[in-house]
Amino acid sequence: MYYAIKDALQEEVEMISCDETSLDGFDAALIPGGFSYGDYLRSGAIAKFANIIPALIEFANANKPVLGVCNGFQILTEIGLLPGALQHNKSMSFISQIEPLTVVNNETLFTNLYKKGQHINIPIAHGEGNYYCDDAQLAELKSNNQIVFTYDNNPNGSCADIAGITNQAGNVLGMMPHPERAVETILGSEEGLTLFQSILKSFKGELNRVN
Ligand SMILES: NC(=O)CC[C@H](N)C(=O)O
Repeated sequence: MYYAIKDALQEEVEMISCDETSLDGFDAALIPGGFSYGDYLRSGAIAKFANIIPALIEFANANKPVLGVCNGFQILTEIGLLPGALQHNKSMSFISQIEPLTVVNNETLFTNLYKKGQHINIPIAHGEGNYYCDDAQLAELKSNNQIVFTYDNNPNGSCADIAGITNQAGNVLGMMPHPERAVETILGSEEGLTLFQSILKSFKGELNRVN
């Protein structure tokens, strides 16, 4: 994630520890994938208690952009910034492959440079990527246009083929596929770079509006 922003997007980026307690001075928070606390109990269940979490919730509530990828998405559901939960893949095995996705909603600050309905190839690498929410929640996600990405071939059993959702306000995006691993053709796809460019475009648009 760090190198995707620094080298591919060529923007300023700083890595901060989960032991920090403030996000003051940052314009966006990007929570990367991985295995926080070894995925013990459940992915993200222990990360929920990290020192940085209250600051992250405050940051999101202040309408700042928050992106959670893979384990980042799992943490966002655990801390309640996004609805639903990520269960074990239906196959009960870890899946690592490039997946075709559909951009369902291109009117978010994360996706405004994609076309609606565009098919993009983005890698997945997870054991617990099977998105679940109940029917009432799913109806709410649909009616608020919170479903941003769906899988074309649903590799993990996610309900409604969901690969990524936003919160109601639209400033928090969680997604299991890894856009930061698709920022150069040598990686197999550069279609993830568009997501970071979209955040930048929205951010610069906001600045222009304020000035
Ligand atoms: N790439 C990742 O972030 C792995 C996610 C996660 N901890 C899982 O296997 O489900």
